[in-house]
This record gives sequence, C-alpha cells and structure tokens, in this order.
Amino acid sequence: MESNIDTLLSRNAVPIIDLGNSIENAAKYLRKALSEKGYALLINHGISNEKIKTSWEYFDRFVELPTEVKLPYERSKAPDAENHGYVSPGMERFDGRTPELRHAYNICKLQDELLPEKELPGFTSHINSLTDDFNTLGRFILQALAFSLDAPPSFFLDKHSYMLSDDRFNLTTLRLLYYPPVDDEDHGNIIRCGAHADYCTFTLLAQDSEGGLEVKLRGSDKWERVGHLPGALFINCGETMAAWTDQLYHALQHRVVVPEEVDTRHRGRHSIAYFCHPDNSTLIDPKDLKIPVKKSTTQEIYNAYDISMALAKGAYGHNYS
Ligand SMILES: O=C(O)CCC(=O)C(=O)O
Ligand SMILES: [Fe+2]
Repeated sequence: MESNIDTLLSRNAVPIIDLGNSIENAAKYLRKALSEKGYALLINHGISNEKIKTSWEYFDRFVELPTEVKLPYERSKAPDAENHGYVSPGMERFDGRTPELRHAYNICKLQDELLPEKELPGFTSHINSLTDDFNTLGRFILQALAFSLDAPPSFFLDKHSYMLSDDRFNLTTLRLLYYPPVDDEDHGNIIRCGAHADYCTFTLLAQDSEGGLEVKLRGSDKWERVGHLPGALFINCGETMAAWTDQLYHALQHRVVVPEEVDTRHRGRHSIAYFCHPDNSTLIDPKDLKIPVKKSTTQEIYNAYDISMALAKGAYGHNYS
C-alpha cells in the first residue's frame, strides 16, 4: 500500500471526475484533465468492484495452472500475430530493456474455445459480462470526448462499432494483469511494467491497492506516483487519440515500479486494462475535428490498425529478432 508515500493523490493533484453527473459535466472535466495532465481518476463509473475482483481471482487460478495447460492459450510471438491470448512472464519488454515478470491475458475474442473455460468454468460468461460493462462505459466516454472537442455527439462512437465484438475489425482489448511477488535478489533489476504510452484511443485501468503506477506529466521528465483511490478507474489517452487531436490529448507516459517497501514487494499486484480502439479502417485525421491543426497539415494520415501495428512492432521487436 502507498499510504505512507508521497503521491499525486496525497497532494490533491489528481483530477477526479464524477461520471454520475451529466455528460456535459464529464466532457468539461475530461477536456481539462486530458489536455493539461493527460490522465484522471473516474468515480461513479458504473463498473462493479466485486466483478473486477472476481476476474482477478479467476486469473490467479489460471496463473497457477501447470505450464503445459496454459501453453495452448499463449499469445503467438510472431510480429504480426493477433493480440489475443496469455502472455507469460518475460514475453514483453515495454522499454525494450528491463525484464518484466508479469502475467497478462489479452482478451480480444470472447468465444469459449479461445478462453480457459474448460479449466475455469464460468470464466467466459464472467468476462462477457465485464466486457459489456466496459463497452457501456467506453461508449459513454466516447460521447463525452466528442462533446469535449465540440464534435458531433456520435463522432467517436460511429468509429468504434466493433469493440470486443469482432477482432477482425477492431483491436479493443481487455487485459488481465498479475504481477507476482518480487524476490529480494531481483529487486533493482526488474520493473513490473516498463515505461510506455498506450496505442489506443483511451485506456481505462482498474488497480488493486498495492500501488506502483507512475506517470510523467506533460513537459516533465519526472516520474510521479499516482496513489490509490479505492474503486476509481484511471483514464489516459493513447497514441491514436494523440494523433487524432494533434496532441491536444497526448499519450501519457506511464510505468509500474516494484515497491520499495519489502512487505509490499513480497505481495503480488493485480490490475485490469481496457484498451479502447477505433475500428481498424478508421482514418485518424485531426482535420476531421475542429482543432487548430499545427503540424498535422503536412502529416501523413494512417488508419487505426496501421498506427497500432507500427507501435506494437517497435515495442515488441526484441521478441522477434
Ligand atoms: O498494470 C498497470 O497498472 C498498468 C498496465 C499498463 O500500463 C499496460 O498494460 O499498458
Ligand atoms: Fe499502459
């Protein structure tokens, strides 16, 4: 826990947005938070904490299964592979260097046979229900973001039609994460999640109370600890949104460090991320939004799929060399 540590939250520096009010209210505060800081914490977001905890319990049981049982569910290592599947410790290095000993399950497809339903009865329906909740919240946020940018209300919604319904057309992913306890001899040599920016439109992140999430604010080189607000969801934008808004809503740099307190690093940490992506063929052109464009007038326009793939190849390239 981070109760004794100096965090952005303990300094009252975190924008906290109550989604229980009107969409106009959400839009106003999202614009302020995302343009100035690059992140916010959302409360009254409608996603049950219990449901999130149950997903972590399922994932704990998956992680404990023998390797040969987990193997068929593994994400492929090929450069252009689909994102769906289990990512075992060491498979990814976001900063390209530091070992990252985390377990992740990227869920992009919801069919029984592509999820460990046999080993974990009830998992598929649980994840389906959680996915529905995240998609509902995701759609609310997409409308609020349109409002926040003076765009027509369905500007983003129309371009996010296939979120977690057909991964041939949309890269939206629900990612379960488990960071195991860190041994004393590894401490100092590993990171839980290396520094990176996400690729998507925006990310929603639920975390347990173990802490370790750090962000770099716009224009700053300093890593700052966020802190834990029970039940809140963290929101940040990814590179796709940054390109769309000509960097008005920039892609937040973030990482998860190993806690310095011995007791805390000897415990595991859970989180779950919902990466909301546009449909693959969507052209990400800031001229479509009423934003005074700076460099983008001369910038080449790519579709959503190509933007994410180019970034993913950079981040995961070391796996394929
Ligand atoms: O586990 C976390 O809190 C953050 C994970 C993350 O940033 C990611 O998977 O992109
Ligand atoms: Fe991330």
